[in-house]
Amino acid sequence: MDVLWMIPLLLLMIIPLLMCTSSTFVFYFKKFFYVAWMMVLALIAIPLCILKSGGRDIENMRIIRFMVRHVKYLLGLRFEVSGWEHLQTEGPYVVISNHQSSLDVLGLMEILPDRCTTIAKKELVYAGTVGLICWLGGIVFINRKKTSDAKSVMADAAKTMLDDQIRLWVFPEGTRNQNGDLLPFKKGAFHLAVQAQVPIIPVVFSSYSNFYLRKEKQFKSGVIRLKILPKIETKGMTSDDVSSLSDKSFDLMRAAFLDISDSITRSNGPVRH
Ligand SMILES: CCCCCCCCCCCCCCCCC(=O)SCCNC(=O)CCNC(=O)[C@H](O)C(C)(C)COP(=O)(O)OP(=O)(O)OC[C@H]1O[C@@H](n2cnc3c(N)ncnc32)[C@H](O)[C@@H]1OP(=O)(O)O
Ligand SMILES: CCCCCCCC/C=C\CCCCCCCC(=O)OC[C@@H](O)COP(=O)(O)O
Repeated sequence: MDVLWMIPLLLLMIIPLLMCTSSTFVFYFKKFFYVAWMMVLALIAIPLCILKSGGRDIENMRIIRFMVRHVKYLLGLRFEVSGWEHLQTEGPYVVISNHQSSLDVLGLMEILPDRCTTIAKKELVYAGTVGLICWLGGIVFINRKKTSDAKSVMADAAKTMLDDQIRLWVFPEGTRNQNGDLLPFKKGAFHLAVQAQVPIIPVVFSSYSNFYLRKEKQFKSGVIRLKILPKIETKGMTSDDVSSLSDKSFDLMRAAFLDISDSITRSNGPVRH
């Protein structure tokens, strides 16, 4: 019995010691903590969402947003948001942003407009309590391996956006990417906006490479710049305009990404690769 009491005490002493001495330990500890804590938060949020809305409902995103807001402090991250005024747009729209890591959820929750949910890969629904909370928050799940299925889900989503006055957040790169640049955009987000005839609001997250380096196993404290760009109208556009709309959005976002990432790198010293 005495020995069992010692275990938490020992952990309480060893963890801070390792946190001070090993950056690799900090990396794994923060990653584990992030996933575990999100799982716990989701577990708490599930009954709250069910009590409030009775099931799957976009209004649950308010509860989820509120519950995730503090997580940045626990990981030593800070957000600097610019362009708030561009989100002051009435009615439905499509938000598009670059996608570096599951940490993007923190930035998303930092600026998530009301009545806005996201499009995500269907595998996420199996992620335990996080999967269930995503479902309760009205997240639209797509099968990336079956383009025809994904297209029809997104066509339904375009209709729902207008019927229910909702906004959708899409990651047009289609996967996570931390190569220091943007991946070429997939077309789904742009078809969605054109089909619904709603504006696109591009959002850019600065590079995480000044605090989060997967290969080097570093996860330091850091600043993430979030830049909300002016909306791009799609009224009157048809599917013929999708490629040029995608190219235009890509060029604008890439320029903003390099600009805000570069200014962070300059103020924090060079990026280590
Ligand atoms: C309280 C605690 C809480 C704790 C946790 C809280 C979590 C809270 C929630 C936060 C959730 C965050 C979730 C993040 C998850 C992010 C992801 O999962 S990213 C991955 C999934 N998302 C995407 O993939 C979206 C982007 N992808 C696309 O848009 C793709 O286009 C596609 C629809 C999947 C199709 O893929 P693919 O075939 O590879 O792509 P294309 O080359 O673009 O298209 C081929 C072809 O088809 C045409 N086309 C595409 N879409 C459409 C369409 N909707 N309608 C008509 N035609 C379409 C396209 O134009 C191409 O044809 P072309 O002739 O070559 O032009
Ligand atoms: C019992 C199952 C256990 C599963 C554990 C995983 C659960 C993750 C839990 C907490 C993390 C909180 C944030 C969750 C939302 C982030 C989702 C995300 O970023 O998905 C990746 C996807 O965009 C692209 O994936 P790919 O790189 O293309 O593939």
